[in-house]
Amino acid sequence: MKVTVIYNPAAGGGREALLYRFVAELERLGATVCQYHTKGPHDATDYLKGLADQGDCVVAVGGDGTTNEVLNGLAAGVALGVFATGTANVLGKELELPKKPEQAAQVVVQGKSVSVTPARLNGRRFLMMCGVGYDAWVVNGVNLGIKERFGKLAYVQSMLGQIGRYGQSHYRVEVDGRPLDCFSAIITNGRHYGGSFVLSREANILRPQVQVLLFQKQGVRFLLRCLIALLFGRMERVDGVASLRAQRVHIRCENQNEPIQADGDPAGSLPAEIEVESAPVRMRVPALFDS
Ligand SMILES: Nc1ncnc2c1ncn2[C@@H]1O[C@H](COP(=O)(O)OP(=O)(O)OP(=O)(O)O)[C@@H](O)[C@H]1O
Repeated sequence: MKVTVIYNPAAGGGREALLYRFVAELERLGATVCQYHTKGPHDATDYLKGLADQGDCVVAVGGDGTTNEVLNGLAAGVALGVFATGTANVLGKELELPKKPEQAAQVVVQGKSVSVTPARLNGRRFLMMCGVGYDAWVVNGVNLGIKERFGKLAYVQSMLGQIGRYGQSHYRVEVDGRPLDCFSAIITNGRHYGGSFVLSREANILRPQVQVLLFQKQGVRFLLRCLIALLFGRMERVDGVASLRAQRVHIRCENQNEPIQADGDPAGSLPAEIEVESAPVRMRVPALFDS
C-alpha cells in the first residue's frame, strides 16, 4: 500500500512526535510512505494537485481544516485517511477514529473503506459542515493566538463575544427549491459539532444528502436555549429549529460581507450555493465502524 501523509504543523499547536509514531507504524505494517509538511493555508491542496501519483491513500494529519484542504486536492479513486491531531476534530469523532498514532495507522492499513459524499460550497468541497450567521461569526472571530495556546477555549471566547449579534442578520434560504427564512443556518453532513457534541440526530455522513438546520427565531434567549440543547444533543427538539434533508441549498442575505464557515475555517462570504456531489470519496475507518 502506498500512502501519502500530509501533515499540518500548525494544527492543534503542532504534533510532530505523534506524526513520527504514526509514520513508523504505517511502515511497520508494510506501507510505503511519502510525507509532506504543509507551509501555510491551501498548501495541502496545491501540493496534491501537482503530485503525479498520490498512491492508494492520502492521509491528512491535522484538524478538520487540514482534511478539508486534502479533500480539495484528492485525485479521483484515491482513498482518504485521517489522523486527527487538530483542535476540535469533528470528523474524527464522526468516524470514530482513534487518537493514538499506532491505532490510527492500523485503521489506514487494516481498516475498511466507507463511502462519504462531500458537498460543494461555491465550488469548493467540504466534508463535515458549513454555516452562516452565528456559527460563521464564531469561526471568523476566533483569536488564532489564543487557539494555539488554549485550544478549544478560543471558540468559547468567540461564542461569548458574538452572542449579542445573533438575530441582526436575516437570511433567505432555498432548500431543494423550497423558500425559507432564518437568522442562522448550519448545513451538516455528519451528526457532530464542535468536537463531541451532537448537533443533528437526523444527519448521516454515509447518506448522500446534507442535513440543513435553520434557526428561525430571533433573540439571544432563543440562541441560549439552542446552545444548552446542543450540550444534550437535542438541538432538533428546540421550537424554532427546522431540520431538513437536502441535496441543494442556496443562501442569500441583504447585508454585505456576511461570512461563511466550512469545516471549521472561514470560507468566504455570501451568497452560498451548496450542492451535494454526485460521487462519494472512500474514507478509511476502523474495521468495527458501524456502516
Ligand atoms: N504550516 C502552516 N502554518 C500555518 N497554518 C497552516 C499551515 N499549514 C496549514 N495551515 C492552516 O491551518 C489551518 C488550521 O488547521 P486545522 O483546521 O487542521 O487545525 P485546527 O484548527 O487545530 O483543528 P480543527 O479544525 O479540528 O479545530 C488550516 O485551515 C490550514 O489552512
